[in-house]
Amino acid sequence: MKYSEVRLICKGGEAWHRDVLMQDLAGMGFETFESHEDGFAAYIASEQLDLQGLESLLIHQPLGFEVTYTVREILPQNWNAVWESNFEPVIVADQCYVRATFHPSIPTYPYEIVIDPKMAFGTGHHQTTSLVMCYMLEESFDGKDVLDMGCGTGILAILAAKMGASRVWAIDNDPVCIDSVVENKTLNHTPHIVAKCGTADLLPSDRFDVILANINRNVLLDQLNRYAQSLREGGKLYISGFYDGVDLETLKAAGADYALKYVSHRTLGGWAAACFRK
Ligand SMILES: C[S@@+](CC[C@H](N)C(=O)[O-])C[C@H]1O[C@@H](n2cnc3c(N)ncnc32)[C@H](O)[C@@H]1O
Repeated sequence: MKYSEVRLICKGGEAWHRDVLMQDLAGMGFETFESHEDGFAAYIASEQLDLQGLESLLIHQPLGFEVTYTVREILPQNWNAVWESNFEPVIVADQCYVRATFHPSIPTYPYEIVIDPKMAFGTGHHQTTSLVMCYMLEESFDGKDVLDMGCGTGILAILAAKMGASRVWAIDNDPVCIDSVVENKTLNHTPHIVAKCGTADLLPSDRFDVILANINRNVLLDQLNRYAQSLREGGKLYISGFYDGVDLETLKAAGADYALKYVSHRTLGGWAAACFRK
């Protein structure tokens, strides 16, 4: 999948003006943001980029807050080069060590995950991945049926499998991610992960004990009812990929519409993850 980078230069305004703008951009499908001194960069799948919508959003910024932007398409191979030169191992909650194939193993951590992300998302570096992993590390997965929706590299599915889940499905609508999961499940000796390319339409009629979905606010809002149908009574749903504040409140309200009881949330760097129980 091709991605576009929109580089926004912000002049004037308060810090929270940028936060609100990021939230609005997330609502338009932007998935990742990178802060810079003079503004920020926002990343979106090129096919979702709506330049007219972006123009109209930027024109309607508060008085005194000026935003200009440039757009460039990121060539898929650049992700690889950037990752290979920058990827440092990550330790999540002092329990899970995530490394690349070229890093040495550290067997003292209870869980070690080896990731070769290629062009897929999910190295443990992003706040949303790490928030869900922190939740998972407090959960028992022994013998459970688990779904990882929007699996990217499969990092969450692999952690569930390593923590004892007996049936693990990993679904992503990007075929590049599915190739990555297939490679990563071999690297991690978790062959029972079933990787499927598609959306919530692929969900089977039998249900899961735990559903993990780190995607984005709009997709989550769209798919929450499908997750509710696919969860067993008492099962847990962990979601992330959205912001603390309005996004979280919107998702809590939407969950209640489908009998998903809000349990808790946690935040990191403005991002949020939430847990619901059916
Ligand atoms: C933020 S990444 C999360 C990757 C990984 N699960 C993690 O936690 O790091 C979101 C993933 O969801 C996938 N995705 C986006 N929309 C989707 C949809 N409608 N159905 C399934 N997957 C989707 C994207 O391709 C991307 O790989």
